[in-house]
Amino acid sequence: MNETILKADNISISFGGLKAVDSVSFEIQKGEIMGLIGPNGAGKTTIFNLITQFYKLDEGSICFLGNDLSKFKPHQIIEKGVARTFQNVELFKSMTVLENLLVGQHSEINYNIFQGVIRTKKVKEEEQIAIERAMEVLKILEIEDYAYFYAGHLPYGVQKLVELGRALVSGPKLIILDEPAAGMNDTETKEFAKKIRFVKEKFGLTILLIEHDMSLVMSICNRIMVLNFGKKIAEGTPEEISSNSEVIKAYLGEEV
Ligand SMILES: Nc1ncnc2c1ncn2[C@@H]1O[C@H](COP(=O)(O)OP(=O)(O)OP(=O)(O)O)[C@@H](O)[C@H]1O
Repeated sequence: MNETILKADNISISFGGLKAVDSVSFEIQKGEIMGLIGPNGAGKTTIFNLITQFYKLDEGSICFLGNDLSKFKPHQIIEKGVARTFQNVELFKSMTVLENLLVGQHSEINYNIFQGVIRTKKVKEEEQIAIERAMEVLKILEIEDYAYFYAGHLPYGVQKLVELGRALVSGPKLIILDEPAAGMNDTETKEFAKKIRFVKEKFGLTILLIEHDMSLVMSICNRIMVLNFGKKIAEGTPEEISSNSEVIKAYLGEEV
């Protein structure tokens, strides 16, 4: 049975005179991989920024597992169970891979500042658990050998996986990925697709994915939503979307 995990109802936002997202509604079902596609400037990343509250809605609502997300600040969204990666990798480049994942667990570690200063036994135990959890995620992503490497020194494809790992260690229910395969070659993209499917099952995740690589979108998404000029123009299975005339028209002149 379908269970709605996120529901966006008539959401809109404008920048100056430009309606970047225009009365868009959609639902994401628990356990699915939903693709969000559309030509450049269609409003995809803006939708991510609205979900994560980097931008505030002009109109409409976004409800995640019964929570009205507009009541929360961006740093609280991760505590509610929504984690994201960014279009351009945003890691702490002068920190190690492991340290980057420990930052990702910030919301999971429960101690106050005074305990932190005197480093009680409880603090040390919680830190140890956090390290073990981070190492487990690195192992699952098959990048544990890089744990003590500086993130900024790693190949781009590996950095993308580290960013995914950082999102995973926060224990999300919904993970939103902004162009995860950008900059990857064909082989890396295929490997990445396998990993996405694997971690989805392993962690019981739901995924919302922006991606320009159509072979990746078509191979891993259960459903796809298409935006053009801020409006939703189509939604359906990969087969339905690839034969939808309005979608083909929107992409004319663009590489599909
Ligand atoms: N903070 C902002 N201020 C002004 N305009 C913005 C802002 N954020 C987004 N926009 C505009 O909103 C529109 C949608 O942008 P958005 O980044 O969501 O598109 P996109 O579909 O993610 O595109 P791409 O595939 O190129 O990343 C664009 O015209 C963009 O310039």
